[in-house]
Amino acid sequence: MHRANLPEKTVERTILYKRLLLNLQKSGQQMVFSYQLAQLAGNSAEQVRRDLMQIGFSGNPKKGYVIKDMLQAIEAVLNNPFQQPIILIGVGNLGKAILSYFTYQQPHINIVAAFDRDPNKVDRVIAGCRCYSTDALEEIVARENVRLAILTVPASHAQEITDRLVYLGIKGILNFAPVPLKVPDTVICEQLDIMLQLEKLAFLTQVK
Ligand SMILES: NC(=O)c1ccc[n+]([C@@H]2O[C@H](COP(=O)([O-])OP(=O)(O)OC[C@H]3O[C@@H](n4cnc5c(N)ncnc54)[C@H](O)[C@@H]3O)[C@@H](O)[C@H]2O)c1
Repeated sequence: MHRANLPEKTVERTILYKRLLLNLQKSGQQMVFSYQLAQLAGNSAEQVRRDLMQIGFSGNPKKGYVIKDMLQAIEAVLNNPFQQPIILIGVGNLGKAILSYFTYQQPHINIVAAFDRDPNKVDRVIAGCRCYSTDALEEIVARENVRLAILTVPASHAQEITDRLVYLGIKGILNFAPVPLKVPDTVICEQLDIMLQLEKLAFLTQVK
């Protein structure tokens, strides 16, 4: 199957398989059975085999799969975020925490620039990343060929910044602002909301 046609859930599970396989590899394991990977991923062996088929990986399910080969097949399909230049807009409490995490814990993630409109933050290195004025968005997005952005501005500014990002050719936005964003079909927006998840958990555990 062409990678553009992979269902979103398959992509999510494949990313999880990759993380699990890297852990197994680190612990010295070289082969894995679909049922083992399924146990770790919390799904079924049939699901694992179906996903592997969808990404075009065929091994021998009876003898087990060679982890190195499976990782190679997965990496050929996934678009590795480690090699992509990413920008972050809104260097407040959350923005700084995210920058610190990536700079110090995940240095292979390439956040090339941060942006803020506060003159006290502009032209400074914050949590290991240079912060620019939002006036420089156009220039830096074009220069670094940026396609991914993390949005940590207040909800009231999120759509206005998103419209600019879309206009500049950004293709994926990870939105932390608690507001649904309108983007064209050519752009993918993922929303992360701790409050929403907490409220959901509170409800679900109440009725358990
Ligand atoms: N998704 C989550 O789970 C989660 C958790 C915490 C906060 N949030 C959200 O993340 C966002 C940031 O929260 P925070 O606590 O860091 O806020 P904050 O006020 O500390 O930081 C916001 C930053 O954005 C900057 N900013 C404002 N308008 C801007 C614009 N037009 N262009 C560029 N920069 C601009 C401000 O100068 C400030 O530095 C808010 O929308 C908040 O609701 C989400």
